[in-house]
Amino acid sequence: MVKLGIVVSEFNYDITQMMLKLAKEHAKFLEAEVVRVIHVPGVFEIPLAVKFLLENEDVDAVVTLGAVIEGETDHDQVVMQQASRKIIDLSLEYNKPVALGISGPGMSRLEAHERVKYAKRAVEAAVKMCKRLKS
Ligand SMILES: Nc1c(NC[C@H](O)[C@H](O)[C@H](O)CO)[nH]c(=O)[nH]c1=O
Ligand SMILES: CC(=O)[C@@H](O)COP(=O)(O)O
Repeated sequence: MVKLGIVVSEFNYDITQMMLKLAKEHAKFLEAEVVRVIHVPGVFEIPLAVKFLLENEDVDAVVTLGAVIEGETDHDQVVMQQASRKIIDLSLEYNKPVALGISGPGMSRLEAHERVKYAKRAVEAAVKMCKRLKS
């Protein structure tokens, strides 16, 4: 059974909690086990929590969940680009899948609601990668 860790941003809580619910439901459907969920203040804090989970031998893969919504500046681009790059770096460093379930940047709140399904896609990717890399 694939054992998943989930890191979820609390920023835009109304959206990210729906993402977490969908992620847990899809993990159950795929017969994967969610062994740990870590809540972080925002997407920018996700990489450190991902590293913490990847160091856990009981975690086969990590799913990241969040929504980066545009503001008046390009700050959303900074948050997303830096976090997503470190997520990839950590996956390669620990040789474990880390799936991107973070929507945005450059996104409105309505568009964020329309992309809650990114959570399902991320769980699917994490489980597929675990099975294919093991085989
Ligand atoms: N604007 C969004 C943020 N910003 C907060 C940062 O992620 C971080 O928590 C803060 O800068 C403190 O270090 N986070 C999101 O998850 N989504 C956003 O739209
Ligand atoms: C992406 C964010 O952190 C967002 O809250 C930034 O808003 P702003 O660009 O108006 O400072």
